[in-house]
Amino acid sequence: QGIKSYAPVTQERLNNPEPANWLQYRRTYDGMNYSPLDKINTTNVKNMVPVWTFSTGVNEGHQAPPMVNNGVMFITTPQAQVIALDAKTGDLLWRYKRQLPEDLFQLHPTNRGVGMWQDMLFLATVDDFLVALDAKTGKELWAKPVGDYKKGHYLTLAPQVINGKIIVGTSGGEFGVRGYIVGYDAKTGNQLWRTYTVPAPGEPGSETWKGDDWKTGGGSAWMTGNYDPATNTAYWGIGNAAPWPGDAHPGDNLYTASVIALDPDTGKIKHHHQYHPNDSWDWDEVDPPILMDVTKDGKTIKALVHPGRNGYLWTLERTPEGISFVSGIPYVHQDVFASIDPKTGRPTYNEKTTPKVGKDVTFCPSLWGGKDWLSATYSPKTKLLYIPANDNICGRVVGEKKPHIEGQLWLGAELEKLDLSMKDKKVPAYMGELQAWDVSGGKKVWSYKFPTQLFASAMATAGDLVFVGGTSDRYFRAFNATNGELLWQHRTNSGISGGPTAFEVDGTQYIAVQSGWGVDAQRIQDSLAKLGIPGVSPDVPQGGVVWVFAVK
Ligand SMILES: O=C(O)c1cc(C(=O)O)c2c(n1)C(=O)C(=O)c1cc(C(=O)O)[nH]c1-2
Ligand SMILES: [Ca+2]
Repeated sequence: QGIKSYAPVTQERLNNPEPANWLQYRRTYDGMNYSPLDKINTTNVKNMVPVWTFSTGVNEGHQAPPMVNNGVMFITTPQAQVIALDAKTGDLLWRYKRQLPEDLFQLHPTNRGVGMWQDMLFLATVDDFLVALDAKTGKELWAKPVGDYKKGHYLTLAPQVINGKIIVGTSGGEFGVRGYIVGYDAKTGNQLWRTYTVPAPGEPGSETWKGDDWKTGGGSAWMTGNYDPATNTAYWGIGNAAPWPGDAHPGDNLYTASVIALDPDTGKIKHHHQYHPNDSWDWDEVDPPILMDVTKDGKTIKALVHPGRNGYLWTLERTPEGISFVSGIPYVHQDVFASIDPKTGRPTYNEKTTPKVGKDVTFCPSLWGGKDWLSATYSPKTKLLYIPANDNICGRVVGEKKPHIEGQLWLGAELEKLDLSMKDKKVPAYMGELQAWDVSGGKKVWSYKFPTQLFASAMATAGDLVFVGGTSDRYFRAFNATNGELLWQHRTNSGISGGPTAFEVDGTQYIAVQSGWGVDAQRIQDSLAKLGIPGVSPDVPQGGVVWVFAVK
C-alpha cells in the first residue's frame, strides 16, 4: 500500500490547476467551485452511472469534497479521518484516523477536507490540532495544537495553502470564543502568526466593543478563505457575534459577520467590510466571497460576491486600497433589514425581528440563513452564479442572559425554544431553491424549487451543468446551467451536503461526491419534522459513502 508516484503540489499548480485535478476546497483560489471539464455535458449526462463507491465506515456529516491529484483521491470524514483512494478504481491506498479524546463534545462533528502542499496533506481536527501527513503514505509528520478543545475551540474547515503557509481558522462561536486565524509553516509546523478577529482594547476596531465583551465576542472563522494571487490577499469570512442576542454585546462588533482581507505572510488585516453590525441571529458570514468580475456602469470591476447567510446577495469591489460596497439585494424572504445605506451597504434593523435578552423573537430567514456555509458556484461560461438557497423558513430565538463558562455552550438563547416556522405559518410552495443569478444585472435568471430544505454545496462545470445534492430524499442531481432543467438524478445511500467535484483520469471524466447526512442538515430536518409538514421525516439514513460517476 501507499502511493509510488505522486505529483507534488506547487504554488504554480495551486495558482493554475490542471483541468483534470481538484487540488483545493473550491478547486481554485477565486472560490468559483467550477470545473473546466466538459466531456460530461448537457447532451450525455443522462447516461451517467456510478462506476465505484467506497464506504467510509463513519456516520454524521460528510462535507468534504473528494479532492483529486493526478488520479489520487483524498477525502476526509467526521472523526478526523483521511482516506486516500485510487480515483479511477476506488482501491484503498491508505487511511489515517486520529485518536480523539474520550471527553470531546462535538457540536459540529464534521470535517471539510485537506489542504495540499508539495507531498504533504494538512488536516484540521475537531480536537483542535493541525496535522501534517505524508501524502504518499498517510503517515503523520507533525501535529500542533491550535487552541484548546476544552475551552470550546475546534476546527472543521479545510486548511488554506498559500506559498508554503497553512492557514486555519477556529470554530467556537457558540461557546463564546474570541475568534482567530492562524498561519503555520508547512514544513516545520511552526506558528508564523495569529490574528484575532475581535480586536483587543486599543487595536483598530476595538471602539466597536464595550467593556470585556471582546473576550467572548465570537467571530470564529470556520470556512476556508479565498485568495487573490495578484495582490497576495486572502479573503476570509467571519462568524457570528457571541452570545446571539445583540443587546448582550452592544456596538458594531468588528470583525464579526464580515469579510476581512488578510496578508497571508503576516496575518495583517488590510481591509474589511462588515455585512451586518451587531449580529443577533447567528448569521456567521464565514463563507468567503467569490472573486469574480462584475460589470458596473458599463465598466468591469474586480468584485467580491457573497450570498450572505443574512439572506442578501452582496457585491463588493476589491481594490489594493480597500473593499467598497456595490450592491445588496435580498435573494430570499428577509424581514430583518429595514433599509440598506446605498453608499456603504450598512443595514438598519426592524426591532421586532431582532433577538434580545428576555424577548421571544421570530425572524426570516432562520438562524441557518438564506444559505449557511455551503458553497455557491460561478460559471465563467454561462456568467451565472448558482446559489443553493433556503427560502420561506423562519426561526425563533428566545434570548436569555447566562454567565460565560469557558468550554460550555453559550448561545444566549433558550435551547429548548429554538424552533423553525414557515413564513405566513402555512406549508410554503417550496423551501430549497437552486437559484441562478446574473450578478451584474442584479437578476435571478432561473430557479429550481424543492418542497423541503436544500443543504449542500453546488458545482458548475464547463459541460454547462450544475451538480447539487442537499435534499433529504438522498438524490444527487444535475441541472442544465443555462435554463435550470433537471437533466439527471441518482439516489444515494444517505443525504448529501458536501460539495461535488469533477476530475479526469486517463482521458475519462468523472463526477464525485460524498453522501453522508448529519450535523445541521439533520438539526434542520428534525425541526422541520416537528412542524408536521406532509412528507417531511426526520429519518434520513446516515453513513458515509464516496460516489464516483462517469458516462457509460
Ligand atoms: O460559530 C461557530 O464557530 C460555528 C461553527 C460551525 C462549524 O464549525 O461547523 C457551525 C456554526 N457555527 C453554525 O452556526 C452553523 O450553522 C453550522 C452548520 C454546520 C454544519 O456543519 O452543517 N456547522 C456550523
Ligand atoms: Ca455559529
